[in-house]
Amino acid sequence: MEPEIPESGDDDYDHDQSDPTPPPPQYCHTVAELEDEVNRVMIRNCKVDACVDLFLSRVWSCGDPEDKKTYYYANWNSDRTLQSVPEENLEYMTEELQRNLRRLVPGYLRDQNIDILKEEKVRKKLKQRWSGIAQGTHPKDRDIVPQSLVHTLADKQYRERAGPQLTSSDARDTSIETCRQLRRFIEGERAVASFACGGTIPITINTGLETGLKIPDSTSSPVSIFWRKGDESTAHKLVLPIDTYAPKSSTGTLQHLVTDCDPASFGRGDQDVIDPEYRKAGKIDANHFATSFHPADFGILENIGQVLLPSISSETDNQLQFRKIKAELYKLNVYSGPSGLFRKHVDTPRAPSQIGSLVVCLPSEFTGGRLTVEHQGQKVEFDWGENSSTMIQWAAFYSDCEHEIETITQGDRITLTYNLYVTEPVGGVIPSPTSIVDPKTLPMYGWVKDLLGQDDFMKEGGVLGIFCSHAYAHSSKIAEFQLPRALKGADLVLYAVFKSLGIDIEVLPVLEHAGRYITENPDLGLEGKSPRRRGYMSQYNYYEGGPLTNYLKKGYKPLVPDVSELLPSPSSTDQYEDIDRRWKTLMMTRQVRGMTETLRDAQHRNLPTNKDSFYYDIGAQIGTSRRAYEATDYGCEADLDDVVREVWPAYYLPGITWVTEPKHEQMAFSQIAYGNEASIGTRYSCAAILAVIPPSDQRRLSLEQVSS
Ligand SMILES: O=C(O)CCC(=O)C(=O)O
Ligand SMILES: [Fe+2]
Repeated sequence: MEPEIPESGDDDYDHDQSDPTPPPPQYCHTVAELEDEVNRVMIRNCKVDACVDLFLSRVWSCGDPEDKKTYYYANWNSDRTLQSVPEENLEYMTEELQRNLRRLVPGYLRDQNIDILKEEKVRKKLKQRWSGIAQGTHPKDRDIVPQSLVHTLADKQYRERAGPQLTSSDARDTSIETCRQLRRFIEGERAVASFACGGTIPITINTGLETGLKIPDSTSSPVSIFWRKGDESTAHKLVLPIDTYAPKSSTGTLQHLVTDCDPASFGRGDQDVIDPEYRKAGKIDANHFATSFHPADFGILENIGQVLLPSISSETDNQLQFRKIKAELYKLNVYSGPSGLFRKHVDTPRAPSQIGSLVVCLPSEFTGGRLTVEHQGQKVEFDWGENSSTMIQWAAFYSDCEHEIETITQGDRITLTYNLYVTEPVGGVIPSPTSIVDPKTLPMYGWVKDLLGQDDFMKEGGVLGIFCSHAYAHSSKIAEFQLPRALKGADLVLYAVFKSLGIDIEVLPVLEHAGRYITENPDLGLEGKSPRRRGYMSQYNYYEGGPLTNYLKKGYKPLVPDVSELLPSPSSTDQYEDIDRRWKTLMMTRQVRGMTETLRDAQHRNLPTNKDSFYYDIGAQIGTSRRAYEATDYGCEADLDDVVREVWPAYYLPGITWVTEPKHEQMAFSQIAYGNEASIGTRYSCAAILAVIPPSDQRRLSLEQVSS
């Protein structure tokens, strides 16, 4: 028999030592087994804890209010603490506990007839869970995190833990592409999210006395126009909308205005030309007319400023407070049926500080005449025909947007056009973001609506996380009031659009941990870290030899994972009573220490791992409210991680789909420690917009309601 000759491939391997791939180590368990075991233990523990928590919350509510204030009461002592519960209540509560445990964790209790409160493992649990219950009764502040957000993420995580991931890679690719596009809209050079906006102001006929005080208002009285033709010395007056009983407001007066107009020209090259094929309209120049309408009366200019200004200038300019938009009346135009129109064009800027145009359509009946505005492939339409006789309707857009007016088929479309400039700051009030601007007029509206209508986008529901693009005082005393009112640019647009589509949305602070806010995501190009601290932070703090490695490498059982739980205690017993929600929430907000690191380590050693394991997501710490910065000396020598629970109540929330990078961090809190060496440690936070996307079948219903 001939000796075997190694094949050339083996030969090559011997010589090529440049990238040696060591064989994976032989462990007692596979990584998949580790994940399964951790999931099994977590599910079981959380179910037990949810049952015990409900029992304890009932014990707490039976307690004497005076006792509860004392330190000793916060320390569990089975005999003493349970004495405060009336006997018949205790009997009912114990039965309930037993019933819940038997239902959720079959096999946990041994015998039917045993007094479960005497069982050692139950006693241990009661003691362990008591301090959390006692803490929850003095919550630091209002919890504004929508429960829908917590539930959506908890359900999502449960699905991922309970079964292998069902998401096909196709579905994942489309959602990555969607998130990339969303990121481009928000962060693109001159954000596509905010190139145009618009709104409506209904006309009310005031019969009572006018007050002198004009605060930004959302309705208008009829609008007067005064004009003169050529050198005439007297002015004519028209009141809109038409009311046939009022002489200044008749069809005849309207016709007079139309015939007094000159043909409107437009810029072609450096010439002003009149070409009815391209623009068929009448005009009156600003020095020949006056009107009772002024956009400043309605807060329109502030709103335009909030949407359009932020993305046209640098962040430093954006931090200038009270920067304002000034509107200069430019023309009155009339486009009349059956053939008035203005084809696609870009307006000629009148000064370097001009940033855009405002068109105000006065109440006068017409059909057709839709205005479309385009910018980087995105299109917004303003179709004013339908409400033309009862409303003032307006649109504002950047100077460099292409726009056109389709043919007016009937009636007269009478508009005032204004040039918009940025001016020096003077100060003023900021109306709330969605009161004047109509979200339907925002460029993102159609895109987001289509997205929510797609079945394969977040099919089972999820949460979109978008760090705010602009800086706000989110950790100051005014934060609670200021946000979302003071949102600007893309932030305002996203907030307004999602909200108007019936989506639960909130602006909340996200806490960093060693400079990291969220898991990095190379697919989206997200680093997830603070720009301030890039470079000197380590991602790994994993203890070789912990319960996870001992299970994986040495096969030690039972596996008792080391967990930390970041979940503010419920403010009412109801939330404890919904046990099935409660245990899933407990599970989500519990972090298994060292799990991410163990998986990364295994991956590094070429052991087979599930690349999509949700354990790679390090989650985010979301504050329960927008609270002011505070320095504390809680616990004197306490570690920063340990004081979070006390000074900065938060949720640990994995599974959020983050779309943008953390920005504009501010100090969240500081802990002054007086040890041998006095020190001060500070944790930072960034503001983020969190949108709860319901599962696609539920979305369809709410979208239908919005459209009708
Ligand atoms: O009336 C409009 O909707 C737009 C008018 C316009 O584009 C212009 O005057 O340049
Ligand atoms: Fe124009």
